[in-house]
Order: sequence, then C-alpha cells, then structure tokens
Amino acid sequence: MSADSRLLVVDDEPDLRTLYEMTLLREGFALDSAGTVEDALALLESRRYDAVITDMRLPDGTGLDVLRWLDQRGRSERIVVITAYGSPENAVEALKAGAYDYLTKPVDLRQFRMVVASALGRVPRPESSASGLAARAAPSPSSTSATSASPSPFTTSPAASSSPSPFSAAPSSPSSAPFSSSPRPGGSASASSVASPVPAYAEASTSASGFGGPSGSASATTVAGQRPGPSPQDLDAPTVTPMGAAMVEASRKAAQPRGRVAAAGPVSALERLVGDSAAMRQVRELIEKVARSMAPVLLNGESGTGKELVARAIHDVSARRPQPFIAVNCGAIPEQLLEAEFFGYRKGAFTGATEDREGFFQAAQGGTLFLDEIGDLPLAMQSKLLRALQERSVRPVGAVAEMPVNVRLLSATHKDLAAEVLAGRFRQDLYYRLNVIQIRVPPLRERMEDLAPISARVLQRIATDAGVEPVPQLTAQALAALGRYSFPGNVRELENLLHRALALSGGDGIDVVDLGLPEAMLEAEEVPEAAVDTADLAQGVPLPAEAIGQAPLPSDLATYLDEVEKRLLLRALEQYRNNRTAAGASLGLSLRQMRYRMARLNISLGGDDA
Ligand SMILES: Nc1ncnc2c1ncn2[C@@H]1O[C@H](COP(=O)(O)OP(=O)(O)OP(=O)(O)O)[C@@H](O)[C@H]1O
Repeated sequence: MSADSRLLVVDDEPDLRTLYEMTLLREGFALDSAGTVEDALALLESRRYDAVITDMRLPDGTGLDVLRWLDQRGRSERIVVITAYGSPENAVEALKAGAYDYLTKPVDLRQFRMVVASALGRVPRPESSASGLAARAAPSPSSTSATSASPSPFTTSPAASSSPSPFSAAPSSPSSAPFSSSPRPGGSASASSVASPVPAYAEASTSASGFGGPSGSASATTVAGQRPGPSPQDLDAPTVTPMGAAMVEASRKAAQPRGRVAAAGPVSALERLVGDSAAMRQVRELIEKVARSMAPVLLNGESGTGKELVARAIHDVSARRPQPFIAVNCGAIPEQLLEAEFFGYRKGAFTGATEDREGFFQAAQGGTLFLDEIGDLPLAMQSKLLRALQERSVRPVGAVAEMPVNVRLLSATHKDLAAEVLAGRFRQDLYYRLNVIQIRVPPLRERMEDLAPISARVLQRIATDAGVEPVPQLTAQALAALGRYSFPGNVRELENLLHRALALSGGDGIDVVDLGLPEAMLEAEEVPEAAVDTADLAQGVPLPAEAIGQAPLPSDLATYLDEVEKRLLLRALEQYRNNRTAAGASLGLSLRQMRYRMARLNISLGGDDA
C-alpha cells in the first residue's frame, strides 16, 4: 500500500540495515540501501527518493555529508538522521543543517515507523495497543471537525468570558489601560483544557470570532472554561479541588479576519502576519524554512510581539497544517495539575478521576504543540517534558504503559532562557533541545515602518467586527503620534489602543485625540520650536523673516529649494528614528510621497531601505 514511496537506508552495520529494511518493507515501502556515503551518493545520483534514513557515523563520512549533498542540489528528499545515544549535539547539528528529524540509537522501531511516516507526510498511526487514548486523540486527516469519540475530558464552556475561573479569559477592556503593558488578550489568557484534538468549540469560534478578540487576541479559537476536574492527589494535591483549567487554545485552522472568511477562505497565520520591515521579512523567511522540518523552534521576544502568531504560521505552512495546533500557556497552569494536563490521566488515577482524559500531547497528536511562556515551567515539570521529548512518548498519570506521540514542539518565552539556565531555574539539557532553532520576534519599536500597515489591518478587522463602515483611517497626525510611542506592550498594545480609538472616534478618521495618548507623552514629543516654521508650512504658517526676507536670493531656486527640502526630510527622519512613515506624516506626506522625495533627493537610510 505504500509502494509508491521509495526510501534509501544508509547504515554500515549490516544487522541494523537488515532490521530497518525489514521494518520498512513490512510497511510496504520500496527500498534501497547503502553502507557508505559514497554508495549512498551513487544511488542518489541515479534516482530520487521520498526520504533518506541515514546513520550519522559512516565509514567514509557522516550523515551530514549526505544531507549537504542533497541540500546543495536543492533535492526534496526528507532526511532522517540516526544519532548515537548521548550525542544530542549531533541531532541538533543535523536539524540545523536541514534534516527533517532524527532518531537516537538504539532505535525504537515504533518510533522509527512513526518518524518515517511523518517524514513522508503521512498521518502517523500510533500503536493502538499502547493506549486507547492515542487512537482517540489522533484525528483523521480528512476530518476537520471535532472527531474525538470521547467526551471532553475537561469541561469547556463557549461562554468563556463569564467563567469565574481564575484563568478565565474575559476579554479585557481595550480602553482600560492603553499604555500599560496590555493584559493578555482573551486569546492567550484563555482558560480551557483540551478535550479532543479539535474541539467543536474551536471550529465554531474560529468562524465566529474572527481574527481576534477585542483586546487583540491572535486567536479566534480561544476558549475559556472551567474544568471541574480534580487535582491529582499524587501530584501534591491532597484533596480534589475544582480548579481553573490550563490555558489552551486549540485550533487546526488559523483564525481569519471576519468578513473575508466566506469569500476568501481561511487566511493563514502567515498572511495575518503583517509587516514588510526587514525584520519581519526575515521572520517570514525563517517560518518558511523551519516549517519543512520537525526541528524544535524557540520563539523569543517581548510580550505581544506576535510569537504565537509566528508559531501558528509555522504550523500553517508545515505539512502538519491539517492536524491540530494546540497552544498552551505554561505559566497559567497550577503546578500540581501540570503533569495531568500535559500527559493526560487514567480513570482512577486520583480521587475524582472518573474517566480517562487526554493531555496536551495527545490532543496535539500529529500536529503542533506550542508551549508559550516555557520559562515558567517548574523544574520538576521540565524534567518530565524533557523525557517526553527524548522518548517521544508520554505516560498518562495512572497509566502503566507509555504511549507514543508524534508532536512537533514549538515554544516561546519573553525571558532570557540562557540566563535562566545560568541561574539554575531552567534545565540546560531542555534548553538545548528546545533551542535548536531560535526565532527572535522583534519589538514593534524596532520596526516602526510596520506600524502603518499593522494599524490599517487591525482597524479593518475591528471595524468590520463592530459593523463600522467605512473603516476609519488614522489621520497623518495620529499616525505620527503613534510613531513617537515606544509600545512596551507591542502589537497587542497597538490593537488595544486602536480598539479604544475606534470606539471614541466619531467620524471617518481617527485623530490624535481619539488615541488617548497621555498628555505627558504628547508634550514631551512636541515638535521642537526650531522645526515649527517648516512643520507648519503646509498649514500656511509663514516662514520666519530671516529665512526668506533677509537671506540673499539664491542664484538657482530649484537647487536651493531641493536643498531645503532635503534638510527638512533628513531632520524629520532623524527625529523619527528613520521611520519614514512617521517622518513623512509629520510633514504631511504619505509614505509613498516620502519615498518618492527621498529617492529624488538621493536620501538613503543605509541598510535595508524597504
Ligand atoms: N505582525 C503582526 N501583524 C498583525 N497582527 C499581529 C502581528 N504581530 C502580532 N499581532 C497581533 O498581536 C496580538 C499579540 O500577538 P501574540 O499573542 O502572537 O503575541 P505574543 O508575543 O505571543 O504575546 P505573549 O508573549 O504575551 O504571549 C495578536 O492579536 C496578534 O494577532
């Protein structure tokens, strides 16, 4: 049944080669094998394969040689590298070099089959004998809705925001504190546990709530609920206490801007990631690149910069897109519930465990598990997570057997994890595993040229959600005022601020006053006196007498005016830290006009000038 896939196995140990061959032949794959790099390359010269499984250490080179050979030729074969036990640095190196995945010796054949299936883009089918949970958790590839046969392990309520749970995700009022570091949006702060890989509520809220909540959530699938679940006694909780559940967002589909859903179909997270700054272009490139492998990615950046959106984009671009994307806020889960939440539990495991429940890993089976605020995981749980990653299997609380999981792990933190390692608060080995590839999502203030397009997109979304038409635009002055703000809460704060501005603005335009920026900030940022003459030129304020009345007449008016214009543009650019949108707006120019004038006057900002 799998004979359409042809694999190449490279290992110099005949016994192992035979073992791999037998395993793969039994799966129905067509197969070639080689014992050296040279033989492998000869075979690869002669034909293409769907995947290559290669040992790292070979008599005449390493698996990396095979990998690089393929990479240099732009070949599409996915590569699984087999590394010796206790040499994670080899695995990391292979992943960085572009391997799809790795296996550690001694190879567990069940894992072997799963990894190969995953490399071939098939839905890995964990052995059903391992646990009924696995089979239940694994969604059908063709199924796009909640398919779990089991009832929700944790009660989830679509009426999330009314949940009294301490972890509930009542959308925060965007107007409450536009300048404070905004509260997490309804999305990320949601409280809910995963019942099934793709809970019905996820589907429903994907189409219902659009691109994000009023406070700027990235997730339209956020669900908050209260789990009347138990606190496992064997996890330091002496009695059963109804707890607020972990914070989870589950979605197989990206959230999408409302109003475009029906016409344009689902909008991927990558499309939702607005911004054409050099930094964002680089992030987008990395997303495309890392989406091709199973390499763990650590997203680093301040709160509200878009780390979760980037994680969703990686999932959306990857072959795992049809499978669940499970986002978990590690910092929000009570410590004594962590193990049960992550790995699930079995009926009778502790008082109140009246039925089997799946955990995040099972819910993400075949898909992506995004662990936000990974730096908040307590050390004990870090060890358990590390083990799950190494073994690619988890043991639900109260279960005897391990169950294999095929999950791609993405994590995020606003902390400096390397410093946390040094301080003894984060396990070095786990850091090493999570940090195979790092993507830094820069703060908004470092990419202010993205301010205008993000604002436009956000306004479009919230206006559409609120049924406001036409979509109000920011005036040039409002945009300039925003350009002077440092946005400690990043894009989320911008969203909150615009939400509030939209509510306050009466007409078609959003002006400075609607933004509710603090007086102190506006005063501090007032245009310096010396600039008033020129800044106000457009409003008809006359130039000071000495500028035109007493200065000698220029012999070449055009060149003279060009020089004046150039100096003013340079001053504005300096004042707005090379942000052309804000600098232009302060002079009453659109970005396009600004670009045109800069090009005409030969003004270059150096570096990437997009
Ligand atoms: N480049 C972008 N374009 C459009 N919207 C964005 C962009 N970056 C972030 N957002 C929006 O900003 C909000 C915050 O993003 P997100 O939740 O991904 O940030 P985060 O870094 O994960 O925050 P935290 O660290 O607090 O979890 C979301 O609503 C998201 O959709």
